[in-house]
Amino acid sequence: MWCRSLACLFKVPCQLSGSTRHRSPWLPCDRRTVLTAAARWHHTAPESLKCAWQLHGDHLELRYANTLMRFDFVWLRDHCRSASCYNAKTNQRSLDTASVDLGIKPKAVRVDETRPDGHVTRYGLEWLVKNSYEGQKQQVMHPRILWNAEIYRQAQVPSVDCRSFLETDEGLKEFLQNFLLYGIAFVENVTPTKEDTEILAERISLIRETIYGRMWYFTSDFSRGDTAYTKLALDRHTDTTYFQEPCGIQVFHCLKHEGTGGRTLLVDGFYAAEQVLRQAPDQFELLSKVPLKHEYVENVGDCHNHMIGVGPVLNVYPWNNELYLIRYNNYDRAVINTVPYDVVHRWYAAHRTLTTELRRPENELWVKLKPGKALFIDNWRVLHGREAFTGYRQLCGCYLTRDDVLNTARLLGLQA
Ligand SMILES: C[N+](C)(C)CCCC[C@H](N)C(=O)O
Ligand SMILES: O=C(O)CCC(=O)C(=O)O
Ligand SMILES: [Fe+2]
Repeated sequence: MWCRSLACLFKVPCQLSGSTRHRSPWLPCDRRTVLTAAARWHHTAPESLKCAWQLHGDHLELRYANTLMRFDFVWLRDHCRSASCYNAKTNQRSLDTASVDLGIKPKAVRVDETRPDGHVTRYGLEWLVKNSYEGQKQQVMHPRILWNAEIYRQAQVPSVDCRSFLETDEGLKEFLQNFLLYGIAFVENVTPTKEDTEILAERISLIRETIYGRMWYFTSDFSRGDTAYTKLALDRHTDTTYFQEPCGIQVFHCLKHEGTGGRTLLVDGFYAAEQVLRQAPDQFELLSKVPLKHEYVENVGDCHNHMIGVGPVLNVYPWNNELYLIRYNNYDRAVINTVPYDVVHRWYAAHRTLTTELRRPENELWVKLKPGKALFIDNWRVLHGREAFTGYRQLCGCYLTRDDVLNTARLLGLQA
Protein backbone atom coordinates (compact mmCIF):
# COMPACT_ATOMS: atom_id res chain seq x y z
CA MET A 1 0.00 0.00 0.00
CA TRP A 2 1.26 3.44 -0.94
CA CYS A 3 0.86 6.24 1.47
CA ARG A 4 1.06 9.81 0.30
CA SER A 5 2.15 12.80 2.22
CA LEU A 6 2.59 16.47 1.72
CA ALA A 7 5.93 17.99 2.53
CA CYS A 8 6.58 21.65 3.01
CA LEU A 9 10.05 23.07 3.19
CA PHE A 10 10.13 26.17 5.31
CA LYS A 11 12.80 28.75 4.71
CA VAL A 12 12.96 29.67 8.35
CA PRO A 13 14.84 27.08 10.38
CA CYS A 14 12.56 25.77 13.08
CA GLN A 15 13.20 26.88 16.57
CA LEU A 16 12.77 24.14 19.14
CA SER A 17 11.59 24.65 22.66
CA GLY A 18 15.14 23.81 23.63
CA SER A 19 17.83 25.60 21.71
CA THR A 20 18.61 23.13 18.92
CA ARG A 21 17.98 24.50 15.45
CA HIS A 22 17.17 22.31 12.54
CA ARG A 23 16.09 22.57 8.96
CA SER A 24 12.99 20.53 8.09
CA PRO A 25 14.31 17.49 6.24
CA TRP A 26 12.73 16.21 3.07
CA LEU A 27 11.17 12.82 3.17
CA PRO A 28 12.85 10.15 1.11
CA CYS A 29 11.02 9.56 -2.11
CA ASP A 30 11.70 8.65 -5.67
CA ARG A 31 8.90 10.26 -7.62
CA ARG A 32 8.84 13.84 -6.50
CA THR A 33 8.13 17.29 -7.76
CA VAL A 34 9.65 20.17 -5.93
CA LEU A 35 7.94 23.44 -6.61
CA THR A 36 8.77 26.91 -5.65
CA ALA A 37 5.97 29.27 -4.70
CA ALA A 38 3.72 29.84 -7.69
CA ALA A 39 -0.05 30.29 -7.78
CA ARG A 40 -0.97 27.55 -10.19
CA TRP A 41 -2.39 24.08 -9.72
CA HIS A 42 0.11 21.26 -9.52
CA HIS A 43 -1.18 17.77 -10.10
CA THR A 44 0.43 14.61 -8.97
CA ALA A 45 0.74 11.70 -11.34
CA PRO A 46 -1.14 9.54 -11.88
CA GLU A 47 -4.15 11.79 -12.35
CA SER A 48 -6.49 9.14 -10.90
CA LEU A 49 -5.12 9.74 -7.41
CA LYS A 50 -6.66 13.18 -7.56
CA CYS A 51 -4.33 15.34 -5.61
CA ALA A 52 -3.56 18.88 -6.61
CA TRP A 53 -2.18 21.88 -4.84
CA GLN A 54 -1.54 25.51 -5.34
CA LEU A 55 0.64 27.80 -3.30
CA HIS A 56 -0.82 31.26 -2.72
CA GLY A 57 0.71 34.30 -1.07
CA ASP A 58 -0.70 33.50 2.35
CA HIS A 59 -1.99 29.93 2.21
CA LEU A 60 -1.73 26.59 0.56
CA GLU A 61 -4.68 25.23 -1.33
CA LEU A 62 -4.93 21.47 -1.55
CA ARG A 63 -7.45 19.30 -3.31
CA TYR A 64 -7.59 15.70 -2.20
CA ALA A 65 -10.28 13.09 -1.64
CA ASN A 66 -12.98 15.39 -3.03
CA THR A 67 -12.11 18.01 -0.47
CA LEU A 68 -10.81 21.47 -1.20
CA MET A 69 -8.71 22.54 1.77
CA ARG A 70 -6.94 25.75 2.62
CA PHE A 71 -4.04 25.75 5.02
CA ASP A 72 -2.48 28.67 6.76
CA PHE A 73 1.32 28.54 6.72
CA VAL A 74 1.68 28.97 10.48
CA TRP A 75 -0.84 26.13 10.91
CA LEU A 76 1.25 23.89 8.68
CA ARG A 77 4.40 24.72 10.59
CA ASP A 78 2.61 24.26 13.92
CA HIS A 79 1.41 20.79 12.93
CA CYS A 80 4.74 19.45 11.84
CA ARG A 81 4.88 15.84 13.01
CA SER A 82 8.63 15.38 12.77
CA ALA A 83 10.32 13.92 15.82
CA SER A 84 11.74 17.23 16.89
CA CYS A 85 8.41 19.03 16.71
CA TYR A 86 6.06 16.37 18.00
CA ASN A 87 6.47 13.68 20.60
CA ALA A 88 4.68 10.61 19.26
CA LYS A 89 5.06 8.81 22.59
CA THR A 90 3.07 11.35 24.56
CA ASN A 91 1.05 12.71 21.62
CA GLN A 92 2.15 16.17 22.59
CA ARG A 93 3.62 19.06 20.69
CA SER A 94 7.25 19.88 21.47
CA LEU A 95 7.48 22.77 19.05
CA ASP A 96 7.22 26.14 20.70
CA THR A 97 4.52 27.72 18.54
CA ALA A 98 5.40 31.19 19.79
CA SER A 99 8.79 30.85 18.16
CA VAL A 100 7.28 30.49 14.68
CA ASP A 101 7.53 33.62 12.57
CA LEU A 102 3.92 34.66 11.81
CA GLY A 103 5.06 35.60 8.31
CA ILE A 104 6.48 32.13 7.64
CA LYS A 105 6.14 30.74 4.09
CA PRO A 106 7.12 27.38 2.67
CA LYS A 107 9.98 27.65 0.25
CA ALA A 108 8.68 24.66 -1.65
CA VAL A 109 5.88 22.14 -1.52
CA ARG A 110 5.69 18.65 -2.88
CA VAL A 111 3.69 15.48 -2.58
CA ASP A 112 5.68 12.36 -1.86
CA GLU A 113 4.74 8.78 -2.39
CA THR A 114 6.48 6.72 0.20
CA ARG A 115 5.96 3.27 1.56
CA PRO A 116 4.86 3.39 5.16
CA ASP A 117 7.95 2.18 6.97
CA GLY A 118 7.19 3.32 10.49
CA HIS A 119 8.93 6.60 9.75
CA VAL A 120 7.00 9.67 10.83
CA THR A 121 5.69 11.39 7.73
CA ARG A 122 5.27 15.10 7.51
CA TYR A 123 1.58 15.49 6.73
CA GLY A 124 -0.17 12.39 5.48
CA LEU A 125 -2.82 13.42 2.94
CA GLU A 126 -5.42 11.38 4.82
CA TRP A 127 -4.36 13.10 8.02
CA LEU A 128 -4.77 16.48 6.36
CA VAL A 129 -8.27 15.69 5.11
CA LYS A 130 -9.29 14.48 8.54
CA ASN A 131 -7.71 17.37 10.38
CA SER A 132 -8.37 20.25 8.04
CA TYR A 133 -11.15 22.68 8.78
CA GLU A 134 -12.85 21.73 5.54
CA GLY A 135 -12.60 18.03 6.39
CA GLN A 136 -13.99 18.56 9.89
CA LYS A 137 -16.88 20.59 8.53
CA GLN A 138 -18.11 17.51 6.69
CA GLN A 139 -17.99 15.30 9.77
CA VAL A 140 -20.06 15.05 12.90
CA MET A 141 -18.32 14.92 16.25
CA HIS A 142 -21.03 12.84 17.85
CA PRO A 143 -23.09 10.48 15.70
CA ARG A 144 -26.64 10.44 17.09
CA ILE A 145 -30.12 9.22 16.29
CA LEU A 146 -32.60 11.99 17.02
CA TRP A 147 -35.90 10.65 18.25
CA ASN A 148 -39.51 11.26 19.06
CA ALA A 149 -41.55 8.67 20.98
CA GLU A 150 -42.36 6.70 17.83
CA ILE A 151 -38.76 6.56 16.58
CA TYR A 152 -37.50 5.49 19.98
CA ARG A 153 -40.12 2.75 20.36
CA GLN A 154 -39.57 1.47 16.83
CA ALA A 155 -35.84 1.20 17.51
CA GLN A 156 -36.57 -1.25 20.34
CA VAL A 157 -33.39 -0.29 22.13
CA PRO A 158 -32.71 -3.06 24.63
CA SER A 159 -31.91 -2.49 28.29
CA VAL A 160 -28.58 -3.98 29.27
CA ASP A 161 -28.48 -6.56 32.03
CA CYS A 162 -26.69 -5.42 35.17
CA ARG A 163 -24.24 -8.33 35.23
CA SER A 164 -23.35 -7.99 31.60
CA PHE A 165 -22.88 -4.24 32.14
CA LEU A 166 -20.61 -4.77 35.12
CA GLU A 167 -18.73 -7.83 34.04
CA THR A 168 -18.32 -7.74 30.27
CA ASP A 169 -16.87 -5.24 27.82
CA GLU A 170 -19.57 -6.20 25.31
CA GLY A 171 -22.35 -5.33 27.75
CA LEU A 172 -20.74 -2.04 28.64
CA LYS A 173 -20.08 -1.21 25.00
CA GLU A 174 -23.65 -1.99 23.97
CA PHE A 175 -24.93 0.20 26.77
CA LEU A 176 -22.63 3.09 25.86
CA GLN A 177 -23.44 2.82 22.18
CA ASN A 178 -27.15 3.14 22.97
CA PHE A 179 -26.45 5.98 25.31
CA LEU A 180 -24.39 7.90 22.75
CA LEU A 181 -26.92 7.38 19.98
CA TYR A 182 -30.12 8.12 21.90
CA GLY A 183 -29.00 10.11 24.95
CA ILE A 184 -30.75 7.67 27.27
CA ALA A 185 -30.02 4.09 28.29
CA PHE A 186 -31.28 1.61 30.86
CA VAL A 187 -29.63 -1.04 32.99
CA GLU A 188 -31.96 -3.69 34.41
CA ASN A 189 -31.84 -6.21 37.25
CA VAL A 190 -29.98 -3.81 39.48
CA THR A 191 -30.22 -4.42 43.22
CA PRO A 192 -32.36 -1.49 44.42
CA THR A 193 -29.92 0.18 46.78
CA LYS A 194 -27.91 3.35 46.66
CA GLU A 195 -24.67 1.35 46.94
CA ASP A 196 -25.45 -0.82 43.93
CA THR A 197 -26.40 2.22 41.90
CA GLU A 198 -23.06 3.76 42.79
CA ILE A 199 -21.21 0.71 41.49
CA LEU A 200 -23.02 1.10 38.15
CA ALA A 201 -22.10 4.76 37.93
CA GLU A 202 -18.47 4.08 38.67
CA ARG A 203 -18.30 1.54 35.88
CA ILE A 204 -18.64 4.24 33.25
CA SER A 205 -17.44 7.45 34.81
CA LEU A 206 -16.48 9.52 37.80
CA ILE A 207 -19.30 10.65 40.02
CA ARG A 208 -19.64 14.40 39.96
CA GLU A 209 -20.13 15.63 43.48
CA THR A 210 -22.32 18.72 43.67
CA ILE A 211 -24.27 20.71 46.26
CA TYR A 212 -26.65 17.72 46.33
CA GLY A 213 -23.86 15.42 47.46
CA ARG A 214 -22.12 12.56 45.70
CA MET A 215 -24.80 9.90 45.58
CA TRP A 216 -28.14 11.48 46.37
CA TYR A 217 -31.23 10.00 47.67
CA PHE A 218 -34.47 11.93 47.86
CA THR A 219 -38.13 11.80 48.75
CA SER A 220 -40.83 14.48 48.75
CA ASP A 221 -39.77 15.83 52.13
CA PHE A 222 -38.68 19.29 50.97
CA SER A 223 -35.38 18.73 52.70
CA ARG A 224 -33.94 20.98 50.01
CA GLY A 225 -35.36 24.21 48.65
CA ASP A 226 -36.32 22.88 45.23
CA THR A 227 -39.54 21.61 43.62
CA ALA A 228 -37.80 18.31 42.87
CA TYR A 229 -38.18 17.53 46.60
CA THR A 230 -42.02 17.71 46.48
CA LYS A 231 -44.82 15.62 44.98
CA LEU A 232 -45.56 18.23 42.33
CA ALA A 233 -45.29 17.65 38.60
CA LEU A 234 -42.12 18.93 36.95
CA ASP A 235 -42.20 20.07 33.38
CA ARG A 236 -39.40 18.97 31.02
CA HIS A 237 -36.06 20.50 31.81
CA THR A 238 -32.35 19.84 32.02
CA ASP A 239 -30.64 19.94 35.41
CA THR A 240 -27.96 22.20 36.82
CA THR A 241 -28.38 24.84 34.13
CA TYR A 242 -27.05 27.19 36.83
CA PHE A 243 -23.59 25.62 36.66
CA GLN A 244 -21.11 27.11 34.23
CA GLU A 245 -20.80 23.53 33.02
CA PRO A 246 -24.09 21.71 33.54
CA CYS A 247 -23.71 18.12 34.72
CA GLY A 248 -23.14 15.79 31.79
CA ILE A 249 -25.13 12.75 32.85
CA GLN A 250 -27.89 12.13 35.36
CA VAL A 251 -28.51 8.69 36.83
CA PHE A 252 -31.93 7.85 38.28
CA HIS A 253 -32.85 4.72 40.15
CA CYS A 254 -36.28 4.58 41.80
CA LEU A 255 -35.85 2.51 44.94
CA LYS A 256 -39.44 2.62 46.11
CA HIS A 257 -42.83 3.98 45.19
CA GLU A 258 -46.01 3.14 47.06
CA GLY A 259 -48.59 5.37 45.45
CA THR A 260 -49.82 6.62 42.10
CA GLY A 261 -48.41 8.78 39.30
CA GLY A 262 -44.76 9.77 39.29
CA ARG A 263 -43.97 8.67 35.76
CA THR A 264 -40.83 10.09 34.19
CA LEU A 265 -41.00 12.16 31.03
CA LEU A 266 -38.14 12.15 28.53
CA VAL A 267 -37.81 14.43 25.50
CA ASP A 268 -34.96 14.57 23.00
CA GLY A 269 -33.97 18.23 23.08
CA PHE A 270 -31.87 17.91 19.95
CA TYR A 271 -34.78 16.49 17.97
CA ALA A 272 -36.87 19.52 18.97
CA ALA A 273 -34.02 21.93 18.23
CA GLU A 274 -33.59 20.32 14.82
CA GLN A 275 -37.25 21.11 14.03
CA VAL A 276 -36.62 24.73 15.02
CA LEU A 277 -33.61 24.83 12.70
CA ARG A 278 -35.77 23.57 9.84
CA GLN A 279 -38.70 25.91 10.43
CA ALA A 280 -36.87 29.02 11.55
CA PRO A 281 -33.08 29.01 11.19
CA ASP A 282 -32.88 32.60 12.44
CA GLN A 283 -34.60 31.58 15.67
CA PHE A 284 -32.23 28.64 16.07
CA GLU A 285 -29.35 31.04 15.64
CA LEU A 286 -30.75 33.43 18.22
CA LEU A 287 -31.13 30.61 20.74
CA SER A 288 -27.53 29.64 20.10
CA LYS A 289 -26.17 33.19 20.42
CA VAL A 290 -28.08 34.94 23.20
CA PRO A 291 -26.42 34.34 26.59
CA LEU A 292 -28.71 33.79 29.56
CA LYS A 293 -28.29 33.24 33.25
CA HIS A 294 -29.74 30.40 35.23
CA GLU A 295 -29.71 30.58 38.96
CA TYR A 296 -30.17 28.42 42.02
CA VAL A 297 -30.93 30.28 45.22
CA GLU A 298 -31.54 28.10 48.24
CA ASN A 299 -32.17 29.00 51.85
CA VAL A 300 -33.89 26.08 53.51
CA GLY A 301 -32.76 24.65 56.82
CA ASP A 302 -28.99 24.51 56.79
CA CYS A 303 -28.76 24.64 53.01
CA HIS A 304 -27.55 27.94 51.66
CA ASN A 305 -26.53 28.07 48.04
CA HIS A 306 -26.35 30.60 45.27
CA MET A 307 -25.25 29.28 41.91
CA ILE A 308 -25.20 31.15 38.60
CA GLY A 309 -24.43 29.71 35.19
CA VAL A 310 -24.26 31.67 31.94
CA GLY A 311 -24.74 30.39 28.44
CA PRO A 312 -27.15 30.18 25.51
CA VAL A 313 -30.02 27.68 25.36
CA LEU A 314 -28.51 25.94 22.35
CA ASN A 315 -24.78 25.39 22.19
CA VAL A 316 -23.31 24.45 18.84
CA TYR A 317 -19.84 23.85 17.52
CA PRO A 318 -19.19 26.93 15.40
CA TRP A 319 -17.44 25.11 12.56
CA ASN A 320 -20.23 22.67 11.72
CA ASN A 321 -23.24 24.02 13.64
CA GLU A 322 -23.58 20.67 15.43
CA LEU A 323 -25.50 20.86 18.71
CA TYR A 324 -23.69 19.65 21.78
CA LEU A 325 -25.60 21.12 24.72
CA ILE A 326 -29.10 22.33 25.44
CA ARG A 327 -29.63 24.36 28.60
CA TYR A 328 -33.37 24.42 29.18
CA ASN A 329 -34.97 24.96 32.56
CA ASN A 330 -37.76 27.47 32.82
CA TYR A 331 -37.89 27.11 36.61
CA ASP A 332 -34.28 28.00 37.12
CA ARG A 333 -33.90 30.57 34.35
CA ALA A 334 -32.80 33.81 36.00
CA VAL A 335 -33.85 37.38 35.30
CA ILE A 336 -32.85 38.24 31.75
CA ASN A 337 -30.51 41.18 31.99
CA THR A 338 -27.94 40.24 29.42
CA VAL A 339 -29.95 41.25 26.34
CA PRO A 340 -31.45 44.55 25.05
CA TYR A 341 -35.25 44.77 24.80
CA ASP A 342 -35.65 44.27 21.06
CA VAL A 343 -33.47 41.18 21.07
CA VAL A 344 -35.35 39.95 24.15
CA HIS A 345 -38.60 40.03 22.25
CA ARG A 346 -37.20 38.01 19.36
CA TRP A 347 -35.60 35.65 21.87
CA TYR A 348 -39.00 35.03 23.52
CA ALA A 349 -40.46 34.18 20.13
CA ALA A 350 -37.60 31.75 19.45
CA HIS A 351 -37.96 30.23 22.91
CA ARG A 352 -41.69 29.75 22.20
CA THR A 353 -40.96 27.93 18.96
CA LEU A 354 -38.56 25.60 20.76
CA THR A 355 -40.98 25.07 23.66
CA THR A 356 -43.78 24.22 21.23
CA GLU A 357 -41.58 21.52 19.73
CA LEU A 358 -40.48 20.22 23.13
CA ARG A 359 -44.13 19.99 24.19
CA ARG A 360 -45.50 18.11 21.20
CA PRO A 361 -47.09 14.98 22.68
CA GLU A 362 -45.53 12.86 19.94
CA ASN A 363 -42.09 13.87 21.23
CA GLU A 364 -42.80 12.71 24.77
CA LEU A 365 -41.51 9.40 26.02
CA TRP A 366 -43.14 8.41 29.31
CA VAL A 367 -41.63 5.70 31.47
CA LYS A 368 -42.37 4.48 34.95
CA LEU A 369 -39.14 3.98 36.82
CA LYS A 370 -39.19 0.80 38.88
CA PRO A 371 -36.81 -0.60 41.45
CA GLY A 372 -34.11 -2.55 39.60
CA LYS A 373 -34.11 -0.39 36.48
CA ALA A 374 -31.55 2.40 36.40
CA LEU A 375 -31.85 5.18 33.86
CA PHE A 376 -28.92 7.18 32.51
CA ILE A 377 -29.82 10.49 30.88
CA ASP A 378 -27.57 12.68 28.77
CA ASN A 379 -28.30 15.94 30.58
CA TRP A 380 -26.74 17.92 27.73
CA ARG A 381 -29.33 16.59 25.32
CA VAL A 382 -32.39 14.86 26.77
CA LEU A 383 -34.86 16.74 28.96
CA HIS A 384 -36.59 15.01 31.84
CA GLY A 385 -39.71 15.77 33.80
CA ARG A 386 -42.05 14.01 36.16
CA GLU A 387 -45.73 13.52 36.66
CA ALA A 388 -47.20 14.53 40.06
CA PHE A 389 -47.49 11.61 42.44
CA THR A 390 -49.03 10.39 45.65
CA GLY A 391 -47.52 8.24 48.36
CA TYR A 392 -43.99 7.46 49.36
CA ARG A 393 -41.42 7.65 46.56
CA GLN A 394 -37.69 7.27 46.92
CA LEU A 395 -35.31 8.10 44.13
CA CYS A 396 -31.56 7.76 44.24
CA GLY A 397 -28.91 8.65 41.75
CA CYS A 398 -25.99 10.89 40.94
CA TYR A 399 -24.45 13.07 38.29
CA LEU A 400 -21.51 11.93 36.19
CA THR A 401 -18.74 13.88 34.55
CA ARG A 402 -19.23 13.88 30.85
CA ASP A 403 -15.59 13.77 29.82
CA ASP A 404 -15.13 10.51 31.67
CA VAL A 405 -18.16 8.82 30.13
CA LEU A 406 -16.87 9.74 26.68
CA ASN A 407 -13.41 8.60 27.67
CA THR A 408 -14.75 5.15 28.59
CA ALA A 409 -16.66 5.00 25.31
CA ARG A 410 -13.62 5.94 23.22
CA LEU A 411 -11.47 3.36 24.97
CA LEU A 412 -14.02 0.74 23.88
CA GLY A 413 -13.63 1.89 20.28
CA LEU A 414 -16.76 4.02 20.01
CA GLN A 415 -16.88 7.44 18.38
CA ALA A 416 -17.81 9.82 21.17
C1 LIG B 1 -31.41 15.48 41.24
N1 LIG B 1 -31.47 16.22 42.46
C2 LIG B 1 -32.70 15.86 43.17
C3 LIG B 1 -30.34 15.89 43.29
C4 LIG B 1 -31.36 17.61 42.26
C5 LIG B 1 -32.42 18.30 41.58
C6 LIG B 1 -31.99 19.66 41.11
C7 LIG B 1 -33.13 20.50 40.80
C8 LIG B 1 -32.84 21.77 40.12
N2 LIG B 1 -34.00 22.57 39.99
C9 LIG B 1 -32.29 21.49 38.73
O1 LIG B 1 -33.09 21.31 37.84
O2 LIG B 1 -31.09 21.49 38.53
O1 LIG C 1 -38.58 13.02 40.73
C1 LIG C 1 -38.18 12.82 39.58
O2 LIG C 1 -38.57 11.85 38.93
C2 LIG C 1 -37.18 13.72 38.95
C3 LIG C 1 -37.04 15.03 39.60
C4 LIG C 1 -36.01 15.85 38.92
O3 LIG C 1 -36.24 16.48 37.93
C5 LIG C 1 -34.63 15.81 39.41
O4 LIG C 1 -34.41 15.24 40.46
O5 LIG C 1 -33.75 16.31 38.73
FE1 LIG D 1 -34.43 17.45 37.20
